[in-house]
Amino acid sequence: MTIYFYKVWQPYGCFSNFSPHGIKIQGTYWSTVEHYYQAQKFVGSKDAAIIPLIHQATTPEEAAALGRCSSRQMRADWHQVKTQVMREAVLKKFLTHTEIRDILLGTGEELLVENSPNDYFWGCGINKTGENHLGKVLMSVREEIRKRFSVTAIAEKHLQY
Ligand SMILES: Nc1c(N[C@@H]2O[C@H](COP(=O)(O)O)[C@@H](O)[C@H]2O)[nH]c(=O)[nH]c1=O
Repeated sequence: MTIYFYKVWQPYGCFSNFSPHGIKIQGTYWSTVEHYYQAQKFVGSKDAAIIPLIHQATTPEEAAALGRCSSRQMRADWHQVKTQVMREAVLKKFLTHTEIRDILLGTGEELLVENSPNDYFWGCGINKTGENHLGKVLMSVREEIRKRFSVTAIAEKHLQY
């Protein structure tokens, strides 16, 4: 059964990048994945001064609004790197917060889909034909965490003997 998620207050809301689960990346703490993701759009661009404002935004909605402002110039390579940026942040989120890690692992092999009505890249869009890259990132993170944990469990078992 496909698992759809979108808003934080809906089922599986912890899969949303707007969920209140902070991450620390390269020594900097970000209140949500969305704050981090939006800020990365401007790394090395002439509008990099927006980064601290995104960092300090009081809500992920505010961070997203700042990052989506079309009059600002994003880094030239954004479309090449954005999926990797997102994966790094989402992986960090689920490695940091055990309670939501268990929810992610508990989805087994189900298909995860960001049910965004207007985003055909990260989500599935209103007609469900979108590319669903956030769902794909989450499924890839689920797989990676499972692998990491099984390696740790095997190593711990060996240490017992
Ligand atoms: N969850 C969620 C959204 N979806 C998120 O928006 C981000 C994409 O932003 P951009 O690349 O600027 O279009 C990405 O993190 C995607 O998961 N958007 C919203 O306005 N509200 C929301 O509750």
